[in-house]
Amino acid sequence: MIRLEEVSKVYKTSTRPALERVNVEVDKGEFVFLIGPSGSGKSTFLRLLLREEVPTKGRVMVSNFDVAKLARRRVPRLRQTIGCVFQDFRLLPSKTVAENVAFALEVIGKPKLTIKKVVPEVLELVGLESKADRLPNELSGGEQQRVAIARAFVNRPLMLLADEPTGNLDPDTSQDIMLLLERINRTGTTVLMATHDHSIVDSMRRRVVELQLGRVVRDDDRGVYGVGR
Ligand SMILES: Nc1ncnc2c1ncn2[C@@H]1O[C@H](COP(=O)(O)OP(=O)(O)OP(=O)(O)O)[C@@H](O)[C@H]1O
Repeated sequence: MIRLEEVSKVYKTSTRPALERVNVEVDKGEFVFLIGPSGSGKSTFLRLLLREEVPTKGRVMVSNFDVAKLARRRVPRLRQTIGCVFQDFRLLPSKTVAENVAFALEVIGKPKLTIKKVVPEVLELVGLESKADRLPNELSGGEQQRVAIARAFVNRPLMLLADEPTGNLDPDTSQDIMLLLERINRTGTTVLMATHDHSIVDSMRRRVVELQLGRVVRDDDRGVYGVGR
């Protein structure tokens, strides 16, 4: 599903590599935490999968795409297989909950009838069917993140990338969001989540890939945030 082979990334304006000789393989249906201190390369890792950056060396494979070699016109096809969720939700403020989710399908040209059918289904999945007509600023942070997850998932992507999705949420709301991500994972969707949240990583006991200064320093099957805790 995801394979990084000897991947290094050096940004033009930077002296040290953001990623250095990274080898990671993630199978279909896995749930993986990507952890490490600020600046260790987590976001760079995710950006390489989306072809927002290309590696300086090495190869990035996402499903059957050799990401760095992909022709520019095929990049949208790659991105349609990947749903993204961010710390700051990134909803469109003037669109309702349902319109935010529908928009993700409109931009890829899905028929109106399909959109009408699947938007309520995915809003039900995230528990927001009663708030379909609200605007984002009428929702709590946790609800806004649910909308963002619904939007990321509505096209049934092969994988979900989440960059600090609980970073702006309190612990209880964060747990709810994790339950939702687990539910999405159980549908067969691969989930890769970058996080600093110790308690979430420790409570879930999923695979943990740890980066430090751009290198993979740990890859545990059922890991915790800190080693030996
Ligand atoms: N566009 C860029 N240009 C130059 N250097 C960059 C760029 N993006 C990231 N870097 C550098 O690459 C390194 C890794 O950054 P990255 O954002 O991937 O880390 P991170 O682990 O996601 O950090 P955080 O947890 O703070 O988001 C850092 O040294 C950062 O300064």
